[in-house]
Amino acid sequence: MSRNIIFSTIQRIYNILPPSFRKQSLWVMVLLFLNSILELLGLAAIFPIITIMLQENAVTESKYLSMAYNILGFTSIKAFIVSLAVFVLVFIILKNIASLLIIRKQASYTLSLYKYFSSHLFSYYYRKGFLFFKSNNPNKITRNINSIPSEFSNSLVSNLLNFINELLILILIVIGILLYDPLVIVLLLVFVVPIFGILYRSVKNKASSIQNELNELNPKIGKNMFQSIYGYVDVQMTNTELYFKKIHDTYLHRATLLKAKDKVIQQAPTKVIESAMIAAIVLVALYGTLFLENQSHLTGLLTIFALAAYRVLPSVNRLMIALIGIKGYQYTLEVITQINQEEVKEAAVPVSEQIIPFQNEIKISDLSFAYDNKKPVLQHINLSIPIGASIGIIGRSGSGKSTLINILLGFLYPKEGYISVDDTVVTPDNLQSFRKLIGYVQQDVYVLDATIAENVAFGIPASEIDLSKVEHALKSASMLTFASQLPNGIHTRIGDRGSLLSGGQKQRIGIARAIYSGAKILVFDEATSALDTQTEIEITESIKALSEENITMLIIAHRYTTLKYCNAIIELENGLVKQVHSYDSLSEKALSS
Ligand SMILES: Nc1ncnc2c1ncn2[C@@H]1O[C@H](COP(=O)(O)OP(=O)(O)OP(=O)(O)O)[C@@H](O)[C@H]1O
Repeated sequence: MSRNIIFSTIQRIYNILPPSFRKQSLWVMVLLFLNSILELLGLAAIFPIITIMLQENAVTESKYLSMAYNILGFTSIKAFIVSLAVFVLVFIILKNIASLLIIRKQASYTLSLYKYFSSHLFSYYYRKGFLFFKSNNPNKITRNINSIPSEFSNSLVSNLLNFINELLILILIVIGILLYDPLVIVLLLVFVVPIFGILYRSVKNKASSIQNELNELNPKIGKNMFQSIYGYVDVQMTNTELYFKKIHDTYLHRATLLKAKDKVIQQAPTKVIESAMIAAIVLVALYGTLFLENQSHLTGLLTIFALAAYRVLPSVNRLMIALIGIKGYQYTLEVITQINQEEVKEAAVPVSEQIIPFQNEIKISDLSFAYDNKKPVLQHINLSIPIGASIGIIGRSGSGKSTLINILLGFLYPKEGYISVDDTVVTPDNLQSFRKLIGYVQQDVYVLDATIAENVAFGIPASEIDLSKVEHALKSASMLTFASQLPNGIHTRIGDRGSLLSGGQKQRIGIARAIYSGAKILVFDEATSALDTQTEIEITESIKALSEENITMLIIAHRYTTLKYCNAIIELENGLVKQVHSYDSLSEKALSS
């Protein structure tokens, strides 16, 4: 019953472990076993000491103690008892120190497994690409990156180690009892094995279905909370707080029910096995009382049985708990194994250090694209963007503007055609170098909960930020005056998701970020309506300043005025270039239609 799951789990874990961890696992097993032996010895060492202290003639009566007494050359029983007590005390202290060291080794082993897989998954998901992120629940992704590896190492692997360790201990105990009185083992086998089997069969599937459902439920709870917190304003304005709260409560209700069941399943083995042991003692005692004439042997047997049960019970119990854990956390293995297999296929995403020279133009050549539903979104686009030019892109909603930009940024790969910089065609191999040329300012700039300087120098440790470069970037983005007036200047924190900034200010942080990174091409997705007229003028002016700095601009425009300094304006319709306008030939009506 349990054999298959134990062997298959060991096999599957072994397959996904890197070689260094495989070796370590053996060491951890040996240490754990050593620890258990020490624990048993520690327990065993106390009894003779107590016996001797209570009964001095025990030294002379016991074969082993009198042997030790004579070999060690003691002449006084008291001195022998004191020395023995000191010896046991030192042994117990050393055993406990060793035990702590082993616990530390085991913890650092399982935690390093967690670290390894979590870090592995972080890179793996980053490689999954833009469309994957767009279409998958971020809570599930974060759970797969963090909680699954944590549960894998702290619950599955730990339980497996505990299981193997406990099994070895149990075998030792059983051998001990077997040597003492084989009949006790027969009694134990008759009562424990069937109970263990029935119990395991009845809870194993429940345990795993509970854990599987909790694993599905947790990202949903996260998603609903995330949506209602970040959508606070919309939730309030649409009066839908109760709707989100109800979903939250329904999920919580289910999760608490499952967790309560899980607790019962965790505790059930202790209670059932304990009851079985007592039932065994009572049944045998009753049998003796009712049917046997001479009960003295039976009383002795029952005492030993009770003592054996007392030793075996916790061990069997831990074995069962570990087994339930192994079954319950199988899903972590599913996730990690699947990811590991896929990763082998996808591992070869090369990072090129090649620097792409850009002196003449960016060219979009005969570019076509369709999403998975195959409906063409861009068809045979041809465009030349000379260095230093500012090009506007307009078109109705759904005409393909964002898709074109996402291809240009390398988030989507064209089905046909290509993008080139001077004579270099952009491919997945040189994408990293190409991106070094580009700065992207989104409609809703992603702002870190950090200072203005850290936001401008995005992803650079605070101590390594070039502050004069930050100031230059802020100046070019018409943001320096505002920033210098803040209490801590450019070192002022701007709140979670830039809550202390206006929409326009966030966009200018985005522009400054692109300038700081040394971008030669700025792709600017103009905010639709968040900006007031004054801010809009300022942004348009910073766009002008940037084009004067010879920065090539590509602007997805929703407003007429933003296009004022554009050299050409491309109008997209149904994925085709419908027309190329100049600013003067374009009326505000054409843009808004
Ligand atoms: N991930 C996707 N999967 C399938 N179809 C998509 C996906 N993203 C966009 N589309 C479709 O591609 C077409 C072009 O969308 P795109 O976002 O490029 O338009 P847009 O011009 O940027 O629109 P807007 O101005 O509203 O942002 C639309 O028909 C859209 O439904």
